[in-house]
Amino acid sequence: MYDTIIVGAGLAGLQAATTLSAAGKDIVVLEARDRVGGRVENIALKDGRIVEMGGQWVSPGHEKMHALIDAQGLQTVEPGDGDMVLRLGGKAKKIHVEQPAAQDDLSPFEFSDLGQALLRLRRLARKVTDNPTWAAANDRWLGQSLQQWQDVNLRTEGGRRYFARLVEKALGIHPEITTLENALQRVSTGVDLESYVVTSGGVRQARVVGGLAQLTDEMARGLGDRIRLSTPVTRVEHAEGHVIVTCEGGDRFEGSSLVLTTPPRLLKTIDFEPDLPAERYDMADKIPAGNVIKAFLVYDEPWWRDRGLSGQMSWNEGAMRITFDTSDDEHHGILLGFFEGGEASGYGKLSVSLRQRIFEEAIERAFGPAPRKPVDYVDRDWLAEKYTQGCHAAHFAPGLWTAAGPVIGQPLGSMYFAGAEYASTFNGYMEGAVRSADAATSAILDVAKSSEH
Ligand SMILES: Cc1cc2nc3c(=O)[nH]c(=O)nc-3n(C[C@H](O)[C@H](O)[C@H](O)COP(=O)(O)OP(=O)(O)OC[C@H]3O[C@@H](n4cnc5c(N)ncnc54)[C@H](O)[C@@H]3O)c2cc1C
Repeated sequence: MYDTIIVGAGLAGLQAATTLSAAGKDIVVLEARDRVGGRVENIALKDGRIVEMGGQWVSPGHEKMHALIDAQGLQTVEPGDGDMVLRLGGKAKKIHVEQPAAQDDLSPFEFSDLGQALLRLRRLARKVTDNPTWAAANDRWLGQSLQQWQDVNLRTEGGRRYFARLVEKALGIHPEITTLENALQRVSTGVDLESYVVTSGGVRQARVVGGLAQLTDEMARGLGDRIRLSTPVTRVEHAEGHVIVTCEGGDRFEGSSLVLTTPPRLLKTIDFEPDLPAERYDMADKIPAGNVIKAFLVYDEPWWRDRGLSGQMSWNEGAMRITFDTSDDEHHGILLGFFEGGEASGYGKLSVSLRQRIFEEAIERAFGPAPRKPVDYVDRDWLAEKYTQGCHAAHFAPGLWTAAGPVIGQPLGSMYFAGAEYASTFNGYMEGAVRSADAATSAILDVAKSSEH
């Protein structure tokens, strides 16, 4: 009998397993896929170069992720300079993106202006989640663009400039393109804009050279044969201090406790005995997965850089609305783009070559004609992935996180829940996955310690 059985070898499962086994606990990790990492995945292009199909950007406030990356000695890179192309209502314009944007760029007055605005935004986010009736009564006002709110609420030019950069980095979208309501929802489900400011080094996001899956691979190596791949869990029988887990094919594992790290929407794919309380399924249903196809278009050079462009665009229409330059050197030009939202489910039904064509056309509209044809294209439709069923992460309807958060994350007897969607901070992000795993393991270790006394 194991001390703890962990279901899922994504970041949350690997972190939980590493902590518990370092504490001397006998554990096993059951993973449905034939690889570890879950929503963190490297794949090789035709020429052997690596691109990241899942989680990739680590932000300044993501302290636990930075610590894990540093502990493995992995190197990070930050986005380059250049103009970003913004398109609104059919009109394109260029915005100069300067990196880095350190807080010392701001005068004390501008800095306090920014601080006040962030405080106001956080208070509003709390109001919207705590008071859905107020939110419903003010839905028109909440529907204004974040830019409009920013222009009214920040008095200084520096404060506004910095606020726009923060939003771009933290939410991945320009304030002109998103609504105040959307921004408040993201803030209330864990995006911590303040931490981007307090961390010296400005608002830069980083990615790991060679891909973040090196981290999950390394964590898995440390766990060795405690991880069982291609072992989907189908049934969990649970009682106080005793769980029995059955997998496809009939293998059974017994343990004193269980950490379940599958995304909440996959709860219904497991047969629980006794069944989970109805509100858990209710909540999981009310938290639909996001819907994103992540795509990479590869050229033999980053030609947009010669035009002073950063490779980043933000569009408020069409299939491909956000792109970034993720080229590692001057010999290859790699553009990352997302097919997002309602459209993504439609594009998932198209052929890969048609999706490539749509990506190419969007790029040409934004950056002008490419000098040569792309040399490679890959994409991943996360909605079609049996053991994920959507991404980046779940979307909470206004008010739902306040109600759902405390419910869905609560342990049920000896069964603990961890993963990006269970995190109270950085919900939906890799940092949230790691933090929620730490919360689950410290609860398990506390119980173990108190039963020793
Ligand atoms: C396209 C995309 C881009 C993203 N970009 C970013 C980013 O830039 N920055 C960021 O911070 N986050 C990003 N994210 C989110 C981030 O990847 C996730 O929040 C994080 O990786 C989730 O980790 P997790 O361990 O909670 O869940 P998962 O990684 O989903 O792990 C759950 C594991 O459970 C396994 N599993 C499922 N069902 C079963 C079963 N029945 N039996 C056994 N195992 C099972 C799955 O195979 C999986 O390995 C992105 C996600 C996607 C998809």
